[in-house]
Amino acid sequence: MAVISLAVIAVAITMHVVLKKIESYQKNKAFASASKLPGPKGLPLIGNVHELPEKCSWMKFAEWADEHGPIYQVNLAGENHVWISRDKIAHDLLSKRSAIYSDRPYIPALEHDNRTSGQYLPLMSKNLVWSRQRRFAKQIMDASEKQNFYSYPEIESTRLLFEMMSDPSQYNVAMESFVARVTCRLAWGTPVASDELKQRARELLIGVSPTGALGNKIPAVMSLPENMSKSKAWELRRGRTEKKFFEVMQDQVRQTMEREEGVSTPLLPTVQPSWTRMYLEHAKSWGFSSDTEGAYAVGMHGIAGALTVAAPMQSFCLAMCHYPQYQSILHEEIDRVLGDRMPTFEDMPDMPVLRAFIRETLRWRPPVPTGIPHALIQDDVYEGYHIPKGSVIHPLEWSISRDPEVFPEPDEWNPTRWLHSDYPTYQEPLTRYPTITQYSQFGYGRRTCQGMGVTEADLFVGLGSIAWLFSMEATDETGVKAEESQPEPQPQAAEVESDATVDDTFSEIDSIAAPSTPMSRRSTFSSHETPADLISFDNEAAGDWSPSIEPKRLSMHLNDSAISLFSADYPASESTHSHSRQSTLQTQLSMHDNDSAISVASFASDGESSFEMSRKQRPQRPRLVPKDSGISMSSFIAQRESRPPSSRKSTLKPRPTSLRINNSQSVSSLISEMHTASTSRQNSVYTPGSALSLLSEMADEQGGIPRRHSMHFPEPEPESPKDDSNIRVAGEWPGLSTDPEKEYVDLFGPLIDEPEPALPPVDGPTLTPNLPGAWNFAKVDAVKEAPRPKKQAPLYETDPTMNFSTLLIAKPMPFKFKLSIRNQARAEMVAKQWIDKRLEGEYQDSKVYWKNGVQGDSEHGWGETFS
Ligand code: HEM
Repeated sequence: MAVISLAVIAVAITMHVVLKKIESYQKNKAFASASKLPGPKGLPLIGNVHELPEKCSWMKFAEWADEHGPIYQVNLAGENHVWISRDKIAHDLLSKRSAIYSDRPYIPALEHDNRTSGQYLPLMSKNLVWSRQRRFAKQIMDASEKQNFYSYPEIESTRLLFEMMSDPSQYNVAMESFVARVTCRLAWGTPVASDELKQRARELLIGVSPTGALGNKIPAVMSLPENMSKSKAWELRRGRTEKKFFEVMQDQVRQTMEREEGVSTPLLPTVQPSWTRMYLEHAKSWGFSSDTEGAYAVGMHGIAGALTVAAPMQSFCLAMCHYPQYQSILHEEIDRVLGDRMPTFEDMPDMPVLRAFIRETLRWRPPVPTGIPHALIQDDVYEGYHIPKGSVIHPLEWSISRDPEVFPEPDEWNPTRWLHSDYPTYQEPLTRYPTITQYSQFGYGRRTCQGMGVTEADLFVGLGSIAWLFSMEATDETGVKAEESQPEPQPQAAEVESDATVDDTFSEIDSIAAPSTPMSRRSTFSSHETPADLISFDNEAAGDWSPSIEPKRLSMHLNDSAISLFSADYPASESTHSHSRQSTLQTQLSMHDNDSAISVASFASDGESSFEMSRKQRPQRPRLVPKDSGISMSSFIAQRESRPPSSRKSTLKPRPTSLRINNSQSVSSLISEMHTASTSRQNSVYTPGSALSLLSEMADEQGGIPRRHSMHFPEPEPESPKDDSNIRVAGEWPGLSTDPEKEYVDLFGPLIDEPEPALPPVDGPTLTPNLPGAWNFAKVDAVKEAPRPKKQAPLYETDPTMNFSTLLIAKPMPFKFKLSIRNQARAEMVAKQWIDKRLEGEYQDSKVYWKNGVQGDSEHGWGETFS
């Protein structure tokens, strides 16, 4: 009996081996008979690396796609890279064959092997660590999306608008801060780490970009000792700083949770909802090797979210300036649906036009134009072409989103392609479509982006808010080509109380959107000029604030680290102007903690009022004694007046002091007192400047209260045995166990084998709606044989909308344009909300996390970056 069993087993094994051999023989035969993918001829060893431009490299890959077909290969420094420029092919390979196409290529400039180290989910190979982190990511994303991302985008959108009003020239910084603050809140429940997060994102982006760190161009520099290789030293410090930052952030959430134990008191901050809190509440159940892995799993999502989403926000500004004819339909929708309130995530179904603007912006200027590469783990044959094992596979988003059969006139920014039924991309119901989810820019198969929901929320609320308050317009300095720059004047902006209907919007779309009649960019234009049409600013202004200037906005910005803020509301019964009207002057004073920084910004509600307010015009206000501020303005002024003038000198000297404001009640009292007190002095005209001096002196008088948070990391403590106990293999961090897969499956069930995104029903939503049939490979030949257009200068040299950063995430370089406030009441509402929230402590400044400021020391701190 035993002999028979042995014989059966032996036969089974033999059969298995034979079948495997036959399979591999057939495969080899298939590979042998398969054609080589087409592609450009290159030099020995380096291949075609030398042909890649530093700027807009994706356009070179797109150019090769035009020459060699929708899938081609190119040798880049000895590595085989396959570029795919059609959605259908990317789907066939990266989604349908995801079992073999879901790895990631090795990135030489990083300290640890990105494929196995467990640090960066988007860069890991398809292994156990990736699987458990992806599972975690899905849960935190789903849970936060169900709660509309805790309204963090809405909270931060007020600050975004306020910052854009305060300093339009820094619009890009405001947008990046908005995205970083929302992501920071999501990751750790607080916005205070947003500057650090931005820097972490910038540095990692350099580390992973082929055009970034030197180690990615010359990997040998990473093998040299630290003291002989600047690049290696940079990377090691980056890695240490990142780890420390993630751990500290996690620790802060943990400590707050422990302190609070579920009880929120006025003295202790509530533990805000965050991904870290979710992690810590169920720390054991995620199956991570240590809390450090948890810190990275959250931190990586912070980084992934911090810079990506800001790029399309900036591209949106480009589109508004270069295609002004469409702005009116967006403003119409916004005014009709929202009126006097800012958008929320819940408005999405009602605002297809805003969604179309966002969707079209992502298509027109994809933030990751080269796509994120996958790696192929075994030889494959596709449509008769051999794709060698180890190839790096790029879904070239720049070309995929320019397929002329799906996107007629692909280089034109045209949001109506999503709103007008004549276009192949039109899809109903408009309460859901257009949407940015399930779209090629977010990748394919098992590696699709985890952050589509957050991106949608950020862009919808962020850009919706911007369009609610502002209109944008090219100026001479925007770089618009001559023939584009003369917009025809249009009727005034729709009033907020507009009784236009959805049908009106769509008839407007109909009138401008027929695809057969491509529009002239000049055919319509909406300027939306209001009396206070422009927040003009003057960076050159220096010295004392002059009350007689007639500004709508005046600022002296020498740096942007405002640390305290006061507000004042003055209902003026009369005005120096002939048309007297009720006006509100809101004044913001910002004191900075070094002497080169004074920022004074003011807003006049009617846009025409002068800031000059004579004594007689100033309202007599009752003097209020601030209760909680601990500061009595009147007694301070009395004391001050009694001192010799020499000792009264205002001291705006470098010092880490300022006033702390405990609640808004005491602030308005303080401001009111300050106003009354300063007006009671002879020859005094109230100016923010004099108030600033007074406040500065008061701060000195009280010894000052350190305001700018500076946090130093304690010396690293030896890691507790508890932390280390789960790390399974030394060397790789966090590491795999000896039989990781089995161990993991035993503990947590099978590895994620995510179902492919369901294939669309025939008449239902499709990934690329109305895609005309499958890709016909005969077309490859046709493409190859078609006469080549004459070589022209590359678009990025001639087109002003192509001035992009060179890293993996392409964002437009800052440019000049005119930002106009569409509605003054809205601007005032924003300013007021910002002040209220700031005083409530909602809008905290960013913290500095390192000794000696951001530059840190040899261990930690900000490294050198470029964009
Ligand atoms: C405009 C915004 C964004 C774009 C264009 C974008 C694009 C991408 C792309 C192309 C991939 C690779 C997909 C593939 O390999 O097939 C990816 C992966 C990923 N994204 Fe995003 N992303 C964006 C925002 C975000 C945000 C806000 C988050 C998180 C908060 C995020 C988290 C991730 C993660 C975790 C992965 C890795 C998935 C994996 O490898 O398994 N992304 N993203």
